[in-house]
Amino acid sequence: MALPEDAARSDDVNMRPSDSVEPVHVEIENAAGDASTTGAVGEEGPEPGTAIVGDIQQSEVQDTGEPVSKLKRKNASENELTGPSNPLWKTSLCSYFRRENGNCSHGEACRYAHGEPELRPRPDNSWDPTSERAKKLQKSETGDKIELPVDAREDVIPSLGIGEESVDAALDRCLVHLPLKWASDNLKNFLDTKGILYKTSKKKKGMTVGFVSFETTEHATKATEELDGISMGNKKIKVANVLPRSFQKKASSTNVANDQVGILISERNSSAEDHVVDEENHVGNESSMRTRSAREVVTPLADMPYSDQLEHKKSSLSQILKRLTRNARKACPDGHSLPEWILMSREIGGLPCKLEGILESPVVNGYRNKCEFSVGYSLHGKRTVGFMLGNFREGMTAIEEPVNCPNVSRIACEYALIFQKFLQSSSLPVWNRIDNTGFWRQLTVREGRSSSQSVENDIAEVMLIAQVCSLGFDGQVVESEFCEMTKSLIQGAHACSPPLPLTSLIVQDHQGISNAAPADCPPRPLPILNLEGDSSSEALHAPIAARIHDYISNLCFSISPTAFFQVNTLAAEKLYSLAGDWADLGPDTLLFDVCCGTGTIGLSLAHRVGMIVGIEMNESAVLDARRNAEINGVKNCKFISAKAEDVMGSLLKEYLDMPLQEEGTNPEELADSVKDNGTSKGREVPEDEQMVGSVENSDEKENDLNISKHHGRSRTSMQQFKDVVAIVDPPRVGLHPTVIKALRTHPRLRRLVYISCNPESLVANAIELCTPAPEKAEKAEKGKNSRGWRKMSSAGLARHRAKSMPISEPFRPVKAMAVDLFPHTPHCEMVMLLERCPKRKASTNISAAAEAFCFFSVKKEARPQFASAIAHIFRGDSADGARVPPVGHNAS
Ligand SMILES: C[S@@+](CC[C@H](N)C(=O)[O-])C[C@H]1O[C@@H](n2cnc3c(N)ncnc32)[C@H](O)[C@@H]1O
Repeated sequence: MALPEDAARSDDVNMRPSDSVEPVHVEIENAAGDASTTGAVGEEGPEPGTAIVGDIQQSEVQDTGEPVSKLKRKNASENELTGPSNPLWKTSLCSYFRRENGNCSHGEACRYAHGEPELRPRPDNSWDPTSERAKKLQKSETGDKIELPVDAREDVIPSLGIGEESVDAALDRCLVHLPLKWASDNLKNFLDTKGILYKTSKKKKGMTVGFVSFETTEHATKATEELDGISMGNKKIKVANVLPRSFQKKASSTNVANDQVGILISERNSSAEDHVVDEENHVGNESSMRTRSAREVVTPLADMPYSDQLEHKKSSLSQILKRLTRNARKACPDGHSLPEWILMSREIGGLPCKLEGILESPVVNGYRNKCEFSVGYSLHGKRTVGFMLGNFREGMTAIEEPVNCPNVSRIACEYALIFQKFLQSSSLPVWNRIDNTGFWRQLTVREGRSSSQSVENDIAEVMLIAQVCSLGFDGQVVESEFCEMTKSLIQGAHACSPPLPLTSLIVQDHQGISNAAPADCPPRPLPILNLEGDSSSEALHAPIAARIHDYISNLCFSISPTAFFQVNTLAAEKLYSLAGDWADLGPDTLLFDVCCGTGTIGLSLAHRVGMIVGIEMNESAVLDARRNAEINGVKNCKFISAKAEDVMGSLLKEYLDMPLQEEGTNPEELADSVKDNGTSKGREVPEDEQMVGSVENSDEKENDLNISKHHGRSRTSMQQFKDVVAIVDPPRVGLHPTVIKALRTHPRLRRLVYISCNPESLVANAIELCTPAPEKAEKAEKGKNSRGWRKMSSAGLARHRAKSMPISEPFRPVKAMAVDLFPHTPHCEMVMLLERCPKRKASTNISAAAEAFCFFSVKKEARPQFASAIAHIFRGDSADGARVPPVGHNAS
């Protein structure tokens, strides 16, 4: 779920409804971690953080070294200061109040709720997980009934016969607790081996629910008896009835289209009595499982004042950052003294470094320059373009229009509505996420500004990307639909006041099942009519360059359809400038821009460094980066098209380990001399792809070229690159372990600026970068316990990996700062400066010397222990981490 890059990508957003990272309530019942775990909510998805609640609380004590009671008092009084304006005010239950039978010394000033009645919902509309409300909600979510998406109707429709008079939900069953990895075939095989007589069966990978329909009630009843309670792994299969929802019943009786049907699943058996109960529960259940609006799902903080949103994010981030300290402390090898930054963390509340604050977004509303809208059905069965209302894995695929989402721009909103209107009359079906069938999948709206001086709503270019799946559809019908779509979009854009720009229209034929099309899924530009709305074929003109343009730090960036570009351009400018300042650049700096996208960071800092080496795996983004260098006259750069994990080590070696060059050697030649593993994968840019977009004649462009002329700096020699810095800006999952290892173990890389859209992965990567290496690296155990690893938190995995880090100086976190690129959502960018700890360098040398000494004088088995002991004596600390006077010290 991408990232915040994709925070307005409805599928992603909806895959993570609990995305909001709640601050950990620092109430600790006991050190064993069986506390009232109020508020420790991490991120779902690749790095679940929820599982380590107890761990968090336990470590909290270790981090600060303060007694729990003192810690609680301190935090409570901090909270008191903020009072009811604190967005988290009374959103967690007070464990003092609960445990001491209503006695909490903070009285009404306590930031925590004294009992359920006082409890407020959290900013993301969730409740304190220990509260009765949350438990009830959870029960209703996993309990009696599960509301299924409108799209799921297509799974059961063949059996329900909806649209005809023959709706008979009694002939349908849903099976719960099936293995996630099962597809329909596995379910069919299973039913066959059990000798079940059925009509149809459906199961989608990734869901635990499957559907079966039967010819007769006897078959259905018999199957229920046979299957209900069968063990499946450590769970038992439950067989549930499928009940029509109230509006569905109406739909079936009036013989309306299939589109207008949703279903409810009850885990009860279908006696007449139960049906009555189900109907009652249905009402209660629907109200307790209130469907969230698109605004609540996509922009859960929208109803909070912006200043409170910033406070909320800052406090969430500081809680996540503390995990770095805790985990690095845990991962610190036995007998190794704790690094200074961990010892110092006590003075800053357990943070690994100072969190310097949060920079606000210059634009708070309608800031997104890219929105990805899902196509599907609304709760009322209407074809809709917008955002999904819930979690696909929980079965929610209903879509709502984006009209109330404040992060979406006016233009994007208008286009979603225009496209929706077109779809309502299209003869081709919309995409069904349950069985992965249909034609229309998604609409992406990308916007470009006309100059660096443009204000946020001064949009000059709009690129529309309609994602479809043409598999199994007649080519002629498809082409004629594209033609109709083009006309509708152009006429719709023209009818708006003021008319909307439309500079490129693209279709992307994505036949895979994942939401995100692979980067190489070919975009096909369609001819565009002129905006006068003339739909005659003469008015069609050839597709213009399928790209948009935007400006960062006075540089023009040309962006191809699938290339990443930060969605909030003005805030991104702040982010890059902060990263550049912290990187402490100079003419002697060689800057590695890792995961460089279209070259934004490197190119905007090029005038401050000797040379830039950018690494990026999306080939069209690399082509963009090279083109952008050309447009802006930046010469001191090289962009490598490859996965960073494939080339980072060799690039560092080739740039930094090569013998110093003669003064006056051209860095570009040096760059060319680097055997670019990437170029074997990447390719040179063909002439036609190098064509610069329509900015050629603009005055701003002229200015930009003048401004950037000095980027073609005089040539410096490799010898001058005394300073080597990396700025990494990876996707949500963070850096690949191989990249971390390469950066960590290259001694000439002294400074690293980590930009992250996911603080969880930043913390995980920083654990590996900053934890002292063991005297002897453990060998990674391949394959062993891989099941256990899958369940590990990202921080746990990072601790594990840190054990096999070769001896190398660790980095130390120096400072961190958040930059809010995503107002109204829980997401935020974070910048952290990491530097080598000079002391550790000496210490590593001592360790190496001690090892060498032992090699000659001590038996093999005893060497590690001896080496460690000797190193400790020389370093002036004891094996248990306490400082001891160094050998030769006067006091000794
Ligand atoms: C968060 S974006 C940052 C892009 C760029 N720094 C910017 O700000 O515009 C992450 C980029 O990393 C790229 N990427 C993802 N995995 C990668 C990998 N393994 N190696 C190199 N680049 C990768 C993506 O294609 C994307 O362009």
